[in-house]
Amino acid sequence: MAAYLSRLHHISLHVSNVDKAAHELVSRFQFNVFAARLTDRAKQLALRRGSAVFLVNERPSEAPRRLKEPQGLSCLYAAHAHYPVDTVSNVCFEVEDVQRASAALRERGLCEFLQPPAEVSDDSGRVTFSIIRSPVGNVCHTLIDRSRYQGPFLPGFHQVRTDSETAGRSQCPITHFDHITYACPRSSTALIARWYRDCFGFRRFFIDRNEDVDEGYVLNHNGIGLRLTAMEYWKCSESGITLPFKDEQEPDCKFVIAESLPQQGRNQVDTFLDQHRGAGIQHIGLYTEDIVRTARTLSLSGVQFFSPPPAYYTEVGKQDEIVAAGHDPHALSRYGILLDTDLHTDTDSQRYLLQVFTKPIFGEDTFFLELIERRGATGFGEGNIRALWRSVQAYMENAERHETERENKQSTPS
Ligand SMILES: O=C(O)C(=O)Cc1ccc(O)cc1
Ligand SMILES: [Fe+2]
Repeated sequence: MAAYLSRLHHISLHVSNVDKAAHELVSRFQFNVFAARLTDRAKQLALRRGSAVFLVNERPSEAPRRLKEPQGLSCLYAAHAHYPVDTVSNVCFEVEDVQRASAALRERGLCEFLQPPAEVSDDSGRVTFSIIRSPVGNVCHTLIDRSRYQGPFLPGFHQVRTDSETAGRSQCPITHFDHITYACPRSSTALIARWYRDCFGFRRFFIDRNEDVDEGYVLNHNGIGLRLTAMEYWKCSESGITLPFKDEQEPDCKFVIAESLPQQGRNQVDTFLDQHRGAGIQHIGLYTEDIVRTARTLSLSGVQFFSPPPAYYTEVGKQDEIVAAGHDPHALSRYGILLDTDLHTDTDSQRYLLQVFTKPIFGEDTFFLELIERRGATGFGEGNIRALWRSVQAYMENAERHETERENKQSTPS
């Protein structure tokens, strides 16, 4: 490993309209704007819910005219990226020493730097940061050391006072980013997993106990063609001590690489790659302490969720499983929430996982969010992956059918 990551700091969105994207996150997803940076050339808003922080950046509608413009100045902490569609393209990590981490990455020739280590300061202190490109499409990583900074977010940003950070917490108990899922081209998983291992010491997280080390978790029948490979990073300090996971410590965020397999026809990963014009962040799992309540609150605010086929809730055994987990099948079916039970043979205890996907957030069928509540289960349940996949697939196929019909109508002379 070349660089030690202390924690995930924030995730950056690059969008054509910051106000629209921020409004969506505030009015629908109950995030609070807490810091802003508005200049002639940049518009950046930081939003928070629990420890989940999004930085929304206005992307330039065309490539910057002055090619020699210093990187990171117009769009601080996020490379001034010109990208054709709205996208989530930077996962920022805190490190203890940016110079040392960057030098180690550079020395090993592991990555391209979009921004070499730089320092930014204001009245509340200073930070150092650098930006590197990942092997996943347009995804970059900002490495930042904010240990000498006391302000609310980062230098250059002013605080925005909202009602209260805790307002609405009981109705929407989202606490942190649970996982980030990448949509990647075929046969790219091994290279990506190796890069994260060599750069940051990410370790493999096995989704299934029978999962093959090289193959990953493969679903390749009944219309599902998906290869999933999950990774997690270990909280390390530069002294080399790996901190064991403790309750009071923030849980870390897993990374999932999703690759489509050709045998089952076109699918949602292919759709993402087409509409996003390349690999990237397909979805982010937001952890909630109460998924039913959160889904109800978000739904009342206008968030739309994917639902599995209605038969899901009446399948033999599913109702009993839901009731045994202490949930009401009607409440789950109302918002399309899925439940997976994992019987733990060692302890004979049952562990649950509840998940639901939102519909795409931007104009294209690309990025979406997920709500996830874990009751003891730490992975991704097979039953849920299948049902989530199907719930998205039905929607995508419908959208593509409408698009073809529209095109056919337009090309048919009347
Ligand atoms: O189960 C999850 O939350 C995943 O993240 C797995 C997954 C990845 C990609 C898909 O298109 C559907 C499901
Ligand atoms: Fe997910």
